Amino acid sequence: MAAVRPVADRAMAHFHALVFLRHPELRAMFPAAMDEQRELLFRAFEQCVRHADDPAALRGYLAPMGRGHRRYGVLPGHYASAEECLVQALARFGGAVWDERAEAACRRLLALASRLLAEGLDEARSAPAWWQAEVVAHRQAAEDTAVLTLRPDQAYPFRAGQWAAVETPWWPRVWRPYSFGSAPRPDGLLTLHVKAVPAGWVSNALVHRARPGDVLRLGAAEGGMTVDHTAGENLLCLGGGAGIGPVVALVEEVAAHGAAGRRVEVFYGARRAAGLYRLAELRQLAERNPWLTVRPVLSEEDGGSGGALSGQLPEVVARYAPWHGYTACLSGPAAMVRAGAAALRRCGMPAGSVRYDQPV
Ligand SMILES: NC(=O)C1=CN([C@@H]2O[C@H](COP(=O)(O)OP(=O)(O)OC[C@H]3O[C@@H](n4cnc5c(N)ncnc54)[C@H](O)[C@@H]3O)[C@@H](O)[C@H]2O)C=CC1
Repeated sequence: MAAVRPVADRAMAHFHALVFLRHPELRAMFPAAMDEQRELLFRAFEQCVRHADDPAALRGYLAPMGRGHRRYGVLPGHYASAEECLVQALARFGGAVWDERAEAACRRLLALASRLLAEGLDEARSAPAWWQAEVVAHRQAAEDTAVLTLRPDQAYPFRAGQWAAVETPWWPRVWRPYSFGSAPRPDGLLTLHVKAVPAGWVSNALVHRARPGDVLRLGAAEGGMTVDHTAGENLLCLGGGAGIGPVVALVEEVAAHGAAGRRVEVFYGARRAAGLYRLAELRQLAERNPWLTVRPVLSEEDGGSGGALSGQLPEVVARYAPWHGYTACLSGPAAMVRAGAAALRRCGMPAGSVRYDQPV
């Protein structure tokens, strides 16, 4: 891997060139701009190498990826074609370390990876490859943040805390993950809370361009940050910025299902007070549900009269430790989730009690 890393972009470009030369029909599955695809592919290959001796971890990584390939129209046979092209691209850019042994090990790993991807693809066979979802409402909720209400064209199964890949009509075949901002509703409508990130094609289109009547595509719901209603464990939720969406969804689901003696503690972080745009909603939920406590946390502004705590979300949550008997759900910027998970581990929380999804 170390030999290829410095030339990874060229190696992956060579791989795509080989695939499209031999199978021109596959080009239509990919977006116009391929730079991100090259990075994603190499990162996936690195993960496979890292887990080469751990088939369970490899499966845990590749099966969801295979399920996700369904929305691109991938067929099981495509993996074998890709395998051969990847070996050839690595051989060309592997330098002096590429020899017969390296090639044999690489072929073994890729054959296993193909099998696990194909298993994931097969698991998703009975679900639609994607859903069409019409935007029925679009509202500006905070600076650069919009709430989109969507009506899927057929029943869309999901749980609070999950997310889905979304494609807009303006950027074909560019899919981005968004968490659902509410628990499943009786009317079947879905809500996404989207923050436009700098240079984010899809997020900017969803916030600034989408209007009622536009039709998006949704992949199947994914992610394991869901409530286990049979376990009755207490929940500690950390929601940072736009990451508060799945936390509100989880609270709504507990309220609808019944708390059954569990406590739910929400720490809602934003840089400034104006960013806490779902605080009123959460406080109303807390007024109606005595098992829920909501604590706003500001990192770049004094909490002052609004009653917010000051500091970075992870360090504030650590101040309230111990968290014995709690399962933590973390959602927000990747750096916050990483720091939050590390802080909770330092507080003595077992790794298995700390849940988060950082969709790739
Ligand atoms: N399931 C998930 O994990 C979801 C993640 N997101 C992600 O959440 C992010 C939200 O972005 P913004 O609203 O702009 O958030 P932001 O950058 O304004 O930060 C929100 C909160 O996270 C804290 N934070 C940021 N960086 C931190 C760090 N390095 N260490 C500790 N705390 C940190 C901030 O202090 C603030 O409290 C997006 O990147 C989005 O992709 C959004 C929805 C769901």
